[in-house]
Amino acid sequence: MMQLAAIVILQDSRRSSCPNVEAIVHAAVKQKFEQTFVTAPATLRLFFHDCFIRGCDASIMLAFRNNSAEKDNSDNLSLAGDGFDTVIKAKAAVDKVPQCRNKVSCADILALATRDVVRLTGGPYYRVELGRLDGRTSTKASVRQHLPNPDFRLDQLKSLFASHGLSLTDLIALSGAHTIGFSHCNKFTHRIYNFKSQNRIDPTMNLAYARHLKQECPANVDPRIAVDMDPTTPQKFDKFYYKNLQQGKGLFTSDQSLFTDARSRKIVNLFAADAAAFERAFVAAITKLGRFGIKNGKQGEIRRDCAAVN
Ligand code: HEM
Ligand SMILES: [Ca+2]
Repeated sequence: MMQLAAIVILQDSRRSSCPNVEAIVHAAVKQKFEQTFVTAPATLRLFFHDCFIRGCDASIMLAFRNNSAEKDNSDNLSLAGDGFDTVIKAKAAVDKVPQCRNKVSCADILALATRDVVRLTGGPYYRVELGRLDGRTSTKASVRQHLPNPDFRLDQLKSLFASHGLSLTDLIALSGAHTIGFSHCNKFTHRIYNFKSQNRIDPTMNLAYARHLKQECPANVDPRIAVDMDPTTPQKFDKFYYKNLQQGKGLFTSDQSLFTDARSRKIVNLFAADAAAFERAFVAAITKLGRFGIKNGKQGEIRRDCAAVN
């Protein structure tokens, strides 16, 4: 509740000090999105990884010369550069307006840019609370055990999300972010090549989908190759993520287990049937996510350069 109070108090001052912040950020994000689609999934994932570690304070963006920051942890090395670049470009656009210079944190710009990429790919539009400050700390070690692993099953996912105050519905709704974007082959190849089953394929995976993935990711594939996470509508923020799960077309164990496990299947079925129900749940959950670990007062600052402490 304390976090909530802080963000509500701050949000009006932030909007009044730079009244056009939303339009400025949106224009910069849209321009970047028109140059490359990756902008959308990269930014959305960056926000998730930022908020899960030390809260939404842009700690994920800090770069240190000795490679000791969050972004250098192996779990973060696959964050696409276009997400960082989106925030840097939007921040530059905000700071070009004299009234706004050094008034909006990198953390708030990342939250706004995330909302904008969800919208640009066909997802819901929602109000973003503002007033986050940027953190001054970022360590590689703090990432350990704080991000979900694609091999997690429902119990592990549930307990990690619950440790952040997120419900089972929040977990399922936020996983819907995998309706857009890419994954490198090594994140799931064991499900199609080395599973302990007769044909070595995870039995919860659709066979035609497994064959398709084998074609995209042959053995010894170049580690830079990535595949669409939603084989049906990879560039649309829609409910097909859930429809795919019903057909065994979840890319990771973490995705597919949401359908395999009877405790979460009902909600998957609901979201697969009702786009509005998914959108409402996604907005509620990402709003909660955006409140994690809000810094105020001396705990934070408005960074001049998103990659460095002032
Ligand atoms: C529930 C547990 C989750 C797990 C285990 C998980 C795991 C992963 C993995 C392994 C990748 C592929 C990375 C790569 O190889 O490049 C990925 C991509 C992605 N994840 Fe998640 N994720 C989870 C939840 C989330 C949430 C909550 C969000 C956002 C709200 C999210 C957004 C994304 C996006 C947008 C991508 C595509 C990134 C790109 O194309 O650059 N994920 N995730
Ligand atoms: Ca989709």
